[in-house]
Amino acid sequence: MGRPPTMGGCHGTLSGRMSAFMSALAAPSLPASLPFEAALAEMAAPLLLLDAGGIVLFANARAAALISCADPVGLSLPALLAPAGVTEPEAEPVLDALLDAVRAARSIRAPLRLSGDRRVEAALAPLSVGGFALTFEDVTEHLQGAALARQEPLTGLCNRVGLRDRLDAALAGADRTGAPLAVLMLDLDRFKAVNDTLGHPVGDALLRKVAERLRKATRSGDVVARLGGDEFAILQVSALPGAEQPQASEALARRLVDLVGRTYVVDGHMLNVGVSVGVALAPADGSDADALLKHADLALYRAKAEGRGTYRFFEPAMNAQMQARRSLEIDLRRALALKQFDLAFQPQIQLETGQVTGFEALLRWNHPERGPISPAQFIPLAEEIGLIVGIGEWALRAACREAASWAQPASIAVNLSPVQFRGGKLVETVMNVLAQTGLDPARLELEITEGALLENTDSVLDVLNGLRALGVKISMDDFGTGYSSLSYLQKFPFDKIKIDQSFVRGMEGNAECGAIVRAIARLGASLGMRTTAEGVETASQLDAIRAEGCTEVQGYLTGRPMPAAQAAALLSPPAASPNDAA
Ligand SMILES: Nc1nc2c(ncn2[C@@H]2O[C@H](COP(=O)(O)O[C@H]3[C@@H](O)[C@H](n4cnc5c(=O)[nH]c(N)nc54)O[C@@H]3COP(=O)(O)O)[C@@H](O)[C@H]2O)c(=O)[nH]1
Repeated sequence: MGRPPTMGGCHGTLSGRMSAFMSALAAPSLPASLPFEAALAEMAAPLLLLDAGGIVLFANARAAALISCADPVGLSLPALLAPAGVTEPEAEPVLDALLDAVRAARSIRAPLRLSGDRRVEAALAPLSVGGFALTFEDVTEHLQGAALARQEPLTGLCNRVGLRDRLDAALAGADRTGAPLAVLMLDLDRFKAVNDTLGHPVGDALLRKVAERLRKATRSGDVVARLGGDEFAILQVSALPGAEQPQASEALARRLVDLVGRTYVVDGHMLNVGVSVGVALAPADGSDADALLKHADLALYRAKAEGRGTYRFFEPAMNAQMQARRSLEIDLRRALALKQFDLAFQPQIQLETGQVTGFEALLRWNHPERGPISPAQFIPLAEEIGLIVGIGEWALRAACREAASWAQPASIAVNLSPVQFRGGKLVETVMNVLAQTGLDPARLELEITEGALLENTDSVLDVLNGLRALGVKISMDDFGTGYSSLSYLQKFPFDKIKIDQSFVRGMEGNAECGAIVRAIARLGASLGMRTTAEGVETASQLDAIRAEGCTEVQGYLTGRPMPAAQAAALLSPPAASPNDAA
């Protein structure tokens, strides 16, 4: 330790070298009385002094304690560090680097793992008087903090920063070895519904179970990360030896969709969530982390858009498609303020009388440069970015205002997006619109699809009951296309069922479609609900749906969507001609 080396004995030579070393260290300008050696021995920082060959001449108490060596003086670097546990194969390159630095008389900083899993940074610096100073900085807590900063607390998986670090390191390694790697982005389907209906503790427990399944689906060496909410990512670095890409990633993606999609039991609830997966491969889809993460994200977006519960690989065309979508999104955000929306009105005809009983209001976007854009294109986008709430309110107000001006009290049907049910303000909005426009609530029909009831059935049913209490009517749109249309009829007494166009279109060549239309018409009759056949384009379709007992019809045959003035004219009594007066 820091005792003055004695003359003679096994350290006799060392002792002499030490005295010379200490005298040389003491600057000539300093008073000889300064307790220089004592200061080194007692200083808080671990310090060793080595001779030019790397043999320890002096070690203070802190250094000896840190490296668990009672008497380091006289030891070489490898012998010095052995008691501290620096013998692992992983430490070999570090020791070699330290010895190289001694031979070359240059400075070096090197990380070392000591026994007890303590991490230190060793700094070897040549001294002007010859020999070296070797100091250690204990960085254990700093590194533990850094590891925690890379961990996601709920699941214990890597977080985004951790994934990024591991991806950078894997890419650097792949550069050397040419080993393929893949980034898989994952997004849970229907997780929000679990959180909303059963609360966050159940949602959190479910996320932990998902994380466990992801760990099981991957191989050791792969990195599983939770990026936030219900977003996860996997860095696949350890495809089976000899496995080729994209087959190895495809196998993993398929395994993930299968495993994550199996039923979970949390707090006695049987829960089903699915997962969508986007895959980007290195180096084919990008050789840096940013490109790979972005491309996996684009592939994920495609997987979600194409039905969820599936996986997609990145394709270069996705970049251009995403740019087109962004540009449309920018325009859509401005469209309401720039008054680019309009409504078209499609007549609904009572089959028994042949009279127009009402109109369905259909949104139109007239873009000054792009021309008319189909609602089938922009409504899903507006739903995704939340704009549908404002646009839907605008459509509701414009439709009610228009209907209130008609010469006859025909009904007006307005489509509601599932997203409009989420904010908790729908009943209030409809009430305000009715009050502002003066429309009789009994003339307003709100059309909802099964999508609205899928998410959070109980709260949607509360909203529907609130709307019904205002006196408005509720129709079930696109009936027959979802999984549970029948069960919803039992849960809520709809006023009208609208039979999806696909069944009407199929009636002529397909006996099953005819049977479905007949069954729905009879179901409606026995439940006291009107039935509207949508998408009627030909006289023979009209005859067929009349024969099946539907009560109303809507389609190009009886009237295409038309401008407001034309719809109003259909309801106005014909202007009296001069001959009438005669
Ligand atoms: N949330 C809201 N959704 C809306 C609103 N306005 C429209 N939409 C939905 O957009 C989808 C596409 O609508 P659109 O292009 O207007 O198509 C409608 C009709 O034009 C079309 N139709 C009607 N008859 C026929 C026909 O004989 N043949 C044929 N090929 N198409 C026909 O069908 C659409 C009406 O569908 P539906 O609402 O199911 O009655 C569509 O899903 C709209 O719902 C809005 O304000 N908010």
